[in-house]
Amino acid sequence: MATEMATELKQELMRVRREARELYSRDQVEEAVAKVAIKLAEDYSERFPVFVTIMNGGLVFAGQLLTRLDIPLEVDYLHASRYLGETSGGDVQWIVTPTANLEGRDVVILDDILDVGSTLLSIIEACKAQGAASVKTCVLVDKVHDRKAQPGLKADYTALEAEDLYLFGMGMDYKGYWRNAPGIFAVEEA
Ligand SMILES: O=P(O)(O)OC[C@H]1O[C@H](OP(=O)(O)OP(=O)(O)O)[C@H](O)[C@@H]1O
Ligand SMILES: Nc1nc2[nH]cnc2c(=O)[nH]1
Repeated sequence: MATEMATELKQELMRVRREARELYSRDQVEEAVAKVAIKLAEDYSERFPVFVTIMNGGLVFAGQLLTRLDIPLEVDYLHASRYLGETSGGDVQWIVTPTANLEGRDVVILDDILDVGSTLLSIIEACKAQGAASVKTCVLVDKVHDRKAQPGLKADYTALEAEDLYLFGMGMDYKGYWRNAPGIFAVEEA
């Protein structure tokens, strides 16, 4: 039974990748990330910020963005998830908290996607509770729809916008896979 399910998942994963619609190529993503990096470098050049990446999704974005920022900054991460490998979300679960002391720090949160926004709101609140001097958010992609956790919710820095479809690639997963896909892809419904 277990083998049968694994085969089904393998087939699904291959089908999803094959049928997916590419919204942004890797080159287009890199170009957009470079633009955000210019703004961040201007805003944080003399603030010695700490950039906190939300794992797992923020990993690829952070890797692309951070080396474009030639300013003195610290890097940290936290692991929070509310989708846990599923394609619809629940409550935000904290798995790993940041190790840096955020008190008095200028914090920039990096994540792959702002969808409903519950994840970012919960993390902003936690960083403020730790005494951060400022907390700003930076996302690779903002999904455009009217189901935001707060009306008009936006990240402070957004590289790209996407339509209201389930996305994967550039750090975003499909059932735990395809974070490595080279671009931003939308799942086509079977
Ligand atoms: O705006 P929201 O609706 O809250 O969704 C956005 C969050 O969902 C994804 O994380 P997920 O919980 O899937 O964990 P992951 O980072 O391990 O993929 C993504 O990385 C964001 O953190
Ligand atoms: N991979 C992925 N994670 C998400 N978390 C919230 N929305 C999405 C999405 O469209 N794709």
